[in-house]
Amino acid sequence: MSVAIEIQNINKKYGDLEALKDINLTINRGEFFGLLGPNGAGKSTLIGILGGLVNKDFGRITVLGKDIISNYRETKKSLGIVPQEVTFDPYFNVRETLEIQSGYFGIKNNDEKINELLKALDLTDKAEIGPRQLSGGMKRRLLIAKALVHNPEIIVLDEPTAGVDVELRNSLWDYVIKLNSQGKTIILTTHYLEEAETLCDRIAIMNKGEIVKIDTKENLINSIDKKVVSVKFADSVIGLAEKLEGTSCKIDEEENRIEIEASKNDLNDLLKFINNLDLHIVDMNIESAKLEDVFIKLTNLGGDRDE
Ligand SMILES: Nc1ncnc2c1ncn2[C@@H]1O[C@H](COP(=O)(O)OP(=O)(O)OP(=O)(O)O)[C@@H](O)[C@H]1O
Repeated sequence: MSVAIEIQNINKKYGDLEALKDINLTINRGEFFGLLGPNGAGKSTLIGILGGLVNKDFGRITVLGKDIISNYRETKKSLGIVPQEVTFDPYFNVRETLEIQSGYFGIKNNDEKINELLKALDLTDKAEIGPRQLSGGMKRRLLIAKALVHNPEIIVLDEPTAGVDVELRNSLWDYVIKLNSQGKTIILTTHYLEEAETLCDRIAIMNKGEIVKIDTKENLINSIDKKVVSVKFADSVIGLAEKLEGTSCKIDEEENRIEIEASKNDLNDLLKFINNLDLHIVDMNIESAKLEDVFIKLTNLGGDRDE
């Protein structure tokens, strides 16, 4: 598999604050890669360095084998970065904004791509209006279209769905999945962990300027030894609290439901125990760990780095 982005020993300080501490990361071509971390972890700083908007203190990044500093123009063409902050020139309408952006990359007559993007991002009927008249979610979608007009190989999405409603979020993901299936490399940062869990193949979790873990989504989730067994009974669960003492258990006396957290090895004993309660079971569900559990464990529940 060939390499899309190689990040080597990247360091960045803001005054005394070490925003990035020796970041090393390889992202392969065609991957759907998640870059996750709590607020202030350093994700946007890293993306800013990749896009040439933030100066690194030390280290090297290559895009498709080319150094981003010495081959600035070429590597810029391979990257489509959707930034977190929304800014537009208010004098140009949606279509003009995309035409001008195409022009920056020397692309004339880009109507086909622009129309495809407008359609995919549900902006076709907004093509002739100015950015000021767009809602927050529409502006964000325009920002995505703007990053993609030059048909880049590598697409970096920094919190693309913040403020975008559920329906459009889904259509946006359908489009990004399609691009990925066409071979485009996708790098995604998001605070919606379920999105990352659904979409990403491999994930790096950052915290306080460091990458604390990189692995496949499956390995990350399997690293957490947790099962949550929830059982609904026909009979009353009042009085069960005593029997369940010592377990990590929630009891809902109104719904006659219990929820017990257990490790994988204890599952067998737990199910026998539930059976021995001699209550009539109506429904049962066993859930595995989620990406959110991994995230919480590795980032100590996240939070701001300002301590
Ligand atoms: N221009 C700047 N000047 C000073 N400090 C900065 C600057 N930009 C970022 N920082 C600090 O660097 C750290 C990393 O910020 P960054 O925006 O990269 O985090 P992030 O992981 O993208 O966070 P979020 O999820 O909130 O977007 C934070 O502590 C932030 O306050």
